[in-house]
Amino acid sequence: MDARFLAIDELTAPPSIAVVVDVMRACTVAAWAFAQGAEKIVLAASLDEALALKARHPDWVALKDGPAAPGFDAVNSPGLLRSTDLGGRTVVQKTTAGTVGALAVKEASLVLCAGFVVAEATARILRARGCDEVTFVVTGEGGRADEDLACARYIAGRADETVTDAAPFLRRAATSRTATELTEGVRQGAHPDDVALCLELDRFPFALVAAQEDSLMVLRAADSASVHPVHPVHPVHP
Ligand SMILES: O=C(O)[C@H](CS(=O)(=O)O)OP(=O)(O)O
Ligand SMILES: [Mg+2]
Repeated sequence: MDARFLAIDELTAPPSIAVVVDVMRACTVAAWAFAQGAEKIVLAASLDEALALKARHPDWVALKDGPAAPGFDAVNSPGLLRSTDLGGRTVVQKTTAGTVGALAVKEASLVLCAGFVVAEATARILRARGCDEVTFVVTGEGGRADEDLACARYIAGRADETVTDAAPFLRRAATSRTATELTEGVRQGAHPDDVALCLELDRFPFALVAAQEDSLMVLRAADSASVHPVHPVHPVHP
């Protein structure tokens, strides 16, 4: 498998197969949203778009990163989201990097969104499809975020079965700048357990597949054997 690791701003033409990696924290949060019962996640291109969608669909759950803000129901923290019942709800998610990365590759034939919590389910889809070329979108810090690079390389290694030991990859993510700043409380809209939750390897058995539905980019939990959206994911009770 030919794996390329690109920053968002290095994307030129739409890749055929894209894995958008945001360990801390958009993809981990998305996985937790499905674990808490969400039906789907609409990826918003801006805070204004998220609020406009919320205005049109008042029962949707508007989620942003950073501090809480008027009009939004949740923040981009797995530690906070894991105690929220999202049964059957639609979430609108807007973050700094992960949602931007997914929207940047919306023309791809397959878009997976990943973190360590869905690493094996993601790799299983790549193996099952026998992908020759996969573009990993390393969303953090202009493509240099250690946690995203480590996770992307780990998933690539699991997809072509050249890697079995996750420890070095998890260690790199655990010592990343993002992990440090989250641990030190530098980042707002966070929970003390966020870093640990982002590093829970294969916490969830499903993958995250994004696809265009009408004019929206929609993320759904997918059975990694079939790449068809599954619903509902049974809520995980912390
Ligand atoms: O919410 C996040 O973890 C980050 C923004 S920051 O690190 O909190 O400043 O956004 P993401 O798009 O999830 O990387
Ligand atoms: Mg991030």
